[in-house]
Amino acid sequence: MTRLFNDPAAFADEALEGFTAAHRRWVRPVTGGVVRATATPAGQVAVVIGGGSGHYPAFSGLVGRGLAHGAAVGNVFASPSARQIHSVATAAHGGGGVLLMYGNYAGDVLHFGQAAERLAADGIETRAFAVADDISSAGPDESAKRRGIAGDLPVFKAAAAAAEQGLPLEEVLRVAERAGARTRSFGIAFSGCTLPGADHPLFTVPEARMAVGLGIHGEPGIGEEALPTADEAALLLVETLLKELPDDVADPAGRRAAVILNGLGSVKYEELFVVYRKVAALLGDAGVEIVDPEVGELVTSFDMAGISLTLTWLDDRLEELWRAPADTPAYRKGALGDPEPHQDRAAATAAGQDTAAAQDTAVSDAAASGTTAVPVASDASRRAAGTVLAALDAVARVVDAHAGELGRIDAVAGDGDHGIGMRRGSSAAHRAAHDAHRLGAGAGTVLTRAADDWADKAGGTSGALWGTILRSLGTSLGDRDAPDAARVAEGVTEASAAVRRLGGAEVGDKTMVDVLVPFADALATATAEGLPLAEAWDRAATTATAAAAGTADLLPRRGRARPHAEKSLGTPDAGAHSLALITRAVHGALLDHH
Ligand SMILES: Nc1ncnc2c1ncn2[C@@H]1O[C@H](COP(=O)(O)OP(=O)(O)O)[C@@H](O)[C@H]1O
Ligand SMILES: O=C(COP(=O)(O)O)[C@@H](O)CO
Repeated sequence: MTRLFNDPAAFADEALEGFTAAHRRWVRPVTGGVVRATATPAGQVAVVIGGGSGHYPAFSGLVGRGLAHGAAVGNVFASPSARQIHSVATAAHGGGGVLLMYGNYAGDVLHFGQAAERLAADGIETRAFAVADDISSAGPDESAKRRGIAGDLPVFKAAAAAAEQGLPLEEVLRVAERAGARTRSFGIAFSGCTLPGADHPLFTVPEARMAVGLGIHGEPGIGEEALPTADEAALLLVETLLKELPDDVADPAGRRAAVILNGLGSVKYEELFVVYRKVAALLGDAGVEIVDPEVGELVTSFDMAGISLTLTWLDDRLEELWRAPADTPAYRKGALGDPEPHQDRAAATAAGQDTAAAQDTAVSDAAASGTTAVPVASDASRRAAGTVLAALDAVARVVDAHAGELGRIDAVAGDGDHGIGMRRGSSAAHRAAHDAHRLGAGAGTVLTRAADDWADKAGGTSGALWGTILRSLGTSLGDRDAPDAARVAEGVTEASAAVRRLGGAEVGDKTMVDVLVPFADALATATAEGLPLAEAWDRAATTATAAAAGTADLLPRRGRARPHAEKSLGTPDAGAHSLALITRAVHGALLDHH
């Protein structure tokens, strides 16, 4: 149970505020997250990590010398937005390029990917690497689909230590790849976490049972077994990982490994030590030499009761990097020597960065308060912008009314945050649209401003996808002509194509694409028949509602729900359902505006 919070929607921001207040020796706040209190040494690759809140010390607690140069901090269980990541990476950049590192989750992959493109467009050489260590989330033949759990730490650390040694970006990336390929994790859970403001956990495990194969977002396990003793738990974790050796480790005997026994949030350190005692013995029996083990909370999931074991199979180079010193709020090791090797330059750069951060904040504040000038628009487009605003108001209202239901659907096989994310995104989009409309924006600009704020404030998979939908529509409608029904249908078709390009999902994968594609097709057909927009939209919204219901019969092939495919049978996809609700609500707004 998360007991101490104010407004649940402000939890992640308030936690970050307190964290930075408590750790000024290591970090300073910038828009979107934190960077080291000391400047990145000139020419050094900046390792910028990030992910959702609720996993402390991942990710902000791992910022400091010897580890990350910055962390982008998203909302509870939602990836940070591309704008946040871009801002943190810009502040952390020391002239040597940026390596973005994160867990392999759909939302993170989308937002970090977009941030990488924006950084590259700014002339900052950028690479991205997703950690995928959780062997329970996909089989060895699909290892690229695995999600990142406590293996984040050794992989981040290897890359960051290589950066600290002054290696160039491509080589730091290669180190990350090698550490990633040699890191495996597996976990068990006894109860799910309860998000701030929620009154029940994301999943429960029956008394005297345990879930096998945990996730760090309250995803239920992939199997269930009788509650083990500590020694039996250790045996299960060790045996499972020893069956999953990397390709170039034929036999564990004589090998050296970094070992992490991670607590997910509410398992006592003493319990962890009891388990670790047996883990160490079993690895010893198998001939594995343990190097600098860590026993404690390194990647958590609020108050989840669970543990995971991570092994990184070391070679000489990886061992040197694993043993290298680090000094961060939550992870310290060895001695770093002179704490401020570039004190004067660092101070000057930090001051410059503070100014940049202040300007950055001012720009986003200006955008947020609606004072940024809008491009010139025709009268017809400005009138259409009124309809767009009414539609976005209807979207925010319907999402707000159904947020609880969307969260419950998402919790069946996902992380339960779909309602929260959609609410944050749609309300921010409506505010941005309102401000742009007040300044006389055309329909296209109202939509693109709404798109940016949806993606920025929601983060997560749906934030990136809804940002893309609104941006595509905005680009299609533009600020010049009055958008007729055919133009709107074209915009929706373009949005559907853009979502498939970005997320890679196709019809049948059990995602919002299962609704977006038939909706776009039905709208195109109805407008081609000459129906006016509201009537055409009505027909397409009916198609969308049926398509969303139909996703209940599908097995997920993408995203968070995929490892829990069977559990999700009989429940529609959360993103498909929210899209159908939205299309119906927009129809109401179209009717009112005609
Ligand atoms: N690759 C993808 N392409 C299109 N839609 C996707 C994809 N992956 C997930 N989704 C949609 O996103 C929804 C989840 O959104 P959200 O709650 O933001 O996810 P998360 O918490 O996993 O980031 C899913 O229900 C699904 O409809
Ligand atoms: O908390 C996380 C959420 O990922 P999404 O895909 O946005 O749900 C993740 O950032 C942890 O690494």
